[in-house]
Amino acid sequence: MGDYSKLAENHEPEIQALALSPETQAELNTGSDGLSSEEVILRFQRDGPNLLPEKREKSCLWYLGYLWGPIPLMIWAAITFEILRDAWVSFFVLLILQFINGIMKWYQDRGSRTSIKKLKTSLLPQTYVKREGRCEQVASKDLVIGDRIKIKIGDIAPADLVLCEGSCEFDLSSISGESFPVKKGEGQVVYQGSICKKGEMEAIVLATGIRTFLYKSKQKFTVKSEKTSFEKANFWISVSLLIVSTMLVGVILAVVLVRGNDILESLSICTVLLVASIPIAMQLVCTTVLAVGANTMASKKTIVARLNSIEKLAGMNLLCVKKTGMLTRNDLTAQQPVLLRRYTIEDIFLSAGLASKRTPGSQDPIDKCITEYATQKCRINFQAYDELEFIPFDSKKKRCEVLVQNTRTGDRFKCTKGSPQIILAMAQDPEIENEVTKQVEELSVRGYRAIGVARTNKDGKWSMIGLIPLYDPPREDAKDSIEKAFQMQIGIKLVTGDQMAISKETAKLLNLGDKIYHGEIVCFDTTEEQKENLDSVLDHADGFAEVFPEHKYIIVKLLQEKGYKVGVMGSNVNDVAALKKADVGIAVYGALDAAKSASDIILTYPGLSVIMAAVHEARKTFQRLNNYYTYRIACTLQLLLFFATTMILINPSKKHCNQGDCDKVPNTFALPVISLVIITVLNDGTIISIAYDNVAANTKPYKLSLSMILWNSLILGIIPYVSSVALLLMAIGHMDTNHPNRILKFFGIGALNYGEILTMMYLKVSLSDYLTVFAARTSDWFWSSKPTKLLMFSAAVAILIATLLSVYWFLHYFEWTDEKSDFPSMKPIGWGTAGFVWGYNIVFFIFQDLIKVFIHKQQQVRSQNENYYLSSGVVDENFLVFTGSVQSKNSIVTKRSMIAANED
Ligand SMILES: Nc1ncnc2c1ncn2[C@@H]1O[C@H](COP(=O)(O)OP(=O)(O)OP(=O)(O)O)[C@@H](O)[C@H]1O
Repeated sequence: MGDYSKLAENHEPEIQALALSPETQAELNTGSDGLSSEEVILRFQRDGPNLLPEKREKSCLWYLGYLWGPIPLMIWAAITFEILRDAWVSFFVLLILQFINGIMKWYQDRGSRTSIKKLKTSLLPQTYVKREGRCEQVASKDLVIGDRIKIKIGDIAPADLVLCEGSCEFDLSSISGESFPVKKGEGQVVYQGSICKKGEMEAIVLATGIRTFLYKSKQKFTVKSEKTSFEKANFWISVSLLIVSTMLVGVILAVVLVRGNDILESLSICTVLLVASIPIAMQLVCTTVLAVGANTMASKKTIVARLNSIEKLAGMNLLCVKKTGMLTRNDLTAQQPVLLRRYTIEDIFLSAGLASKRTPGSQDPIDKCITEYATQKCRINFQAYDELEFIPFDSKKKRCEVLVQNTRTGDRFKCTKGSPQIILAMAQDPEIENEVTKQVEELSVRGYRAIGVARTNKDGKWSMIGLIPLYDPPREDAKDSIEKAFQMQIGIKLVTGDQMAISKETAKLLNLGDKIYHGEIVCFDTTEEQKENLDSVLDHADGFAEVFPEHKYIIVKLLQEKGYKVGVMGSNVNDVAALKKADVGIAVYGALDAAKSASDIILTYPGLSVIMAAVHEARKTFQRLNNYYTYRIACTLQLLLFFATTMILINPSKKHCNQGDCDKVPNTFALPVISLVIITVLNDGTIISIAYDNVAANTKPYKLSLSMILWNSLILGIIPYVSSVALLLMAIGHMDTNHPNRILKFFGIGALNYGEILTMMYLKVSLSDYLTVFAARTSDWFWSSKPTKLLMFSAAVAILIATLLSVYWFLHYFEWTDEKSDFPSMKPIGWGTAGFVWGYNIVFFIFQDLIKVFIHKQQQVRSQNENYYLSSGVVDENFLVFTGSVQSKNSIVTKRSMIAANED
């Protein structure tokens, strides 16, 4: 294939510079009908799909990777300690823990990889290709060298291309860094990834997949990669817990060793304690939670371009909505036109039809309804005109234009159709200004948007023919969705390129408010006073109409400066800047590839309800993450604090004992390694099921508060910790049959030997660990939201196994090394004591939930004053007039529309 190093050197992408082999050159000589099916198959078989290869791991090695890393290494260390001290039961359980952990990580990782792959697949672009004379849409990955494709405004070059006849402007910023669009024409090369900013033409595929310049020069598309607050939180939580755990465990180890305990056993228990406390799987669990959320959103017609976009969506508190397709159906019907001077209905539909795309598939809804009306109702024959040059619709000009020649008379003239204020400005005819302005207003009151139509006369001067009213009914879901957005504390501002009058009518109709301003108001910010006014307009406005792409960008920027988290909807190449600038760029249904690639969220269905459903799901996803953080930190806290307190401060040998294994009562209270390992194994299942849990979405935009998470975790962790220490103290006192603990005696618990105390504490710690998940998953009472079956099941399994183990503790039958150990082994406690531990746990669980609800209510009262959507300020009418943003009563023409009208 081509020698790209030459291209990179001289930066002059001429095809000659490629030094193509004669065979490749021959393959590029595709005729006007495109390749034949046989050729396509042959070339595809030879070159493979037009994709950049992905790194593939060997599955066996891949799994082994899960048994490696900081935590697996710690487990391997603990396993080694257990071998050295002949503790074979703990050894086997640790080994099982290692493999279960590995399998779970693999399973989670596979799940999130599959979801990400699915997302990527759903984002694969499509291209119009000509094969055997037929134009068809194919996945860009199926393109082969020599394919004749169509490239138009908003498309991203799907492969390296040689351009055919005509010219287009391309944005090469992702390839060469050039910031201004570059005009390219016949015979020139355009690399994969370049964005077509203007025009439409055919091109031949020059290189695909690994043969493209993009791949060879090892460049990648630039992706927004700033860290989200959750990624930062992940990092800080992990690091903080790591530091706290390591320090506490270090202190514990030192104290235990100073007291003369067995080194290996102490090392082993401290290592396992560290394994249980550090949330190394945090990143993985978060990815799984996000991937599950992304999958659910995809099933609800919203594709998330990057997983971290979910966080942005959950935190969005202001949404700039488009009118067409979001608030209205974009299902247009043309109506009886308004004619100026002596023009006829045929004149207006002939010019409008000529200035429209007429090939089915390439038309937008405006072109479609106008050509249908022209051919079906006015019987216009477009064959009588040759199209010499067509300039497609462009939001910067807000119109399209055509140069045609009458095949019979040879007369040449231009036709244009577009926004009425632009067409009126082009006509430069003061006599019709009042009339057109009045008609546009009247049509909008009746619910019609107007399209202006003009043609050139013999002198080449533009003459406005009239207005075509288009009926675009509001979407059924629009009103409810707006209402829902307000309930979800998301401010809605209409930001539309459409005409002011109809935008106002639509906004009013949908209860969006009637304070709609011209987009150009935002370009006016010189003096402090004017800035203040502008500030007020921004808060107070229900929308902006007649906006041009640059206005969209400035509106987003100014709103962000005021502290809003702004979502912006876009569909075409001119929206790219605003989409990239927004906190959440949303490509609407049918958006062009350029807009999609600049967005965080891609809608695959029209209407506002889709995005509202996506926000709802995004907030649920973040509630899950919040719950996970809270639960995970609470678990670490209760375990660490319990072990630190009991191992450092409690000396059971000082208590009087006359029951059972008194000679073995140690000077340090520590749960055996095996019990800690079992707690950790069983906890894994509960943790993973949080990713799939049922949660209630927040009624407010999500705002990550680490302090709130830590505070909640502290409450949830401290109560089980205190209750565990209290139970331990009661149990140790109960070793003395002469002076048993009064509370335990009251509940009919007989004197306990030390092995039974260990088991009792194992059950206590396990149960409060597993029960805490039910308190952590809601901010209201634990019964206020039903957990998923998966969560119930995993928690039930963990609880049941812990209970059965405690009642029967059959593992001690295998503990043949019991005699060697300094620490006595656990003993079965029977149903009576287990029942008491259960009751004790339930009482404290309810207490834990009560305190949690109380604290949440306090937090709610405090945050009630936080207003996410401000609506204040008074706008000075003089300011509006002064800035030229209030048009004169007699004309819809504004300063910006004059500029657009005179643009080439
Ligand atoms: N194919 C077309 N031919 C002529 N005029 C068009 C065409 N498409 C759109 N327009 C005009 O441009 C205006 C919309 O401009 P633009 O597409 O830039 O706005 P937008 O922000 O995408 O608008 P919306 O909020 O309605 O989606 C329409 O009101 C219409 O007057």
